[in-house]
Amino acid sequence: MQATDASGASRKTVLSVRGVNVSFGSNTVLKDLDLDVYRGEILGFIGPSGTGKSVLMRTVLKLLPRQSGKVWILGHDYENVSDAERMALDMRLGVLFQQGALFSSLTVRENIQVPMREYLDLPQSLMDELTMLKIEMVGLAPQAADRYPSELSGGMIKRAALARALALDPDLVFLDEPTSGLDPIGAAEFDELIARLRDTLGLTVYMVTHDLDSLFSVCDRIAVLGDKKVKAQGTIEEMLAFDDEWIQSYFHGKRARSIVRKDGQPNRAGADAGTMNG
Ligand SMILES: Nc1ncnc2c1ncn2[C@@H]1O[C@H](COP(=O)(O)OP(=O)(O)OP(=O)(O)O)[C@@H](O)[C@H]1O
Repeated sequence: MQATDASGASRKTVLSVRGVNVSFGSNTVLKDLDLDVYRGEILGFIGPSGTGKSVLMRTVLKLLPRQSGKVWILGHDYENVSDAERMALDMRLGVLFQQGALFSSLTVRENIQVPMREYLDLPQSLMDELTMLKIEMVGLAPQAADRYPSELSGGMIKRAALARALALDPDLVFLDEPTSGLDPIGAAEFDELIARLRDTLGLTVYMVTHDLDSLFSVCDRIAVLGDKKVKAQGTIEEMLAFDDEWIQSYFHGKRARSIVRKDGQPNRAGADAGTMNG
C-alpha cells in the first residue's frame, strides 16, 4: 500500500490500522483508532500508562479480539486471509514482548529455534547454524546459546528475546517496552542495536516505549495514544511543538530537560549520552 505523507512524499505502508474499536465489557480502551507504519521506519508508540498501547499491539497481532475496524499487515487484510497466507504473513512478523517472555525451561538456543520448528522444516544442523548467526547479530557471546533465561542478565534476556523475534528474518518487528528494566547504558546499547538492525536488515520497527532516550535517539516518528485513539503522530520536532497538555509535559517535563534544549529542539548529544531511562 502506498501513502502520501505531509511533505507529499510517497511511502509504503507496512501496517495500516483503520477505525479499530476494542472494549472489555463496558471498558472501551480503543475507539476509532487509525495508525500507519511505513516501511523502514522506527515508530515509537507512547501514551500514559494504562491507555491501551499493549492492547493495540496485541489487537494488531490478533492476540486480542476487536469489536470493529480493519488491520492491514504488509498489504494483506489480516482478518481475511487463508490459513496458508496467515502463516506466510506471521513468518514476516517478529515480536518481543515485555519482560522478554522466553521459555524458562529452554536454553537460549532452544528458545530461538521455537519459531523455526513451528514454521520451517529445516535440518537441526542448519537451525543450529542460523541460531548462532542470530546470537551474534544481537551482540550475545556464543556461550549464551546454552544458558537458561534464569542464568542471564536483564540485558541478555532482551537480546535473546530479540534474537528469537528475528529467527525467521521478519520484515516488521513489534517491540513492547524493549528497554524497560535496563540501566541507561544497557538501554542506549539496545537502542543502537535496534537502529543497526533496521539499517542492515531493512526492518520496520513498531516500538511501544516509555523511554525518552529511545524516542530521541532512534525513533523516526512518534505516535501518541490518548483519548482512546492516536491523537498525534509525527517527528520528534513535531511532537515538541504539538499543542497538547500531556505531550508538552511529557517532552518538556523534568525528566526530559537534559535531552530537550532550551529552544525546544532535541538535544541529540544528551540523548546519545543515555542520561535518561524509564
Ligand atoms: N485482557 C484484558 N481484559 C480486560 N481488560 C484488559 C485486558 N488487557 C488490557 N486491559 C485493560 O486495557 C487497558 C489498557 O491496558 P494496556 O496494558 O494496553 O495499557 P498500556 O498503555 O500498555 O499501559 P502501560 O504503559 O502501563 O504498559 C487497561 O485498563 C487494562 O486494564
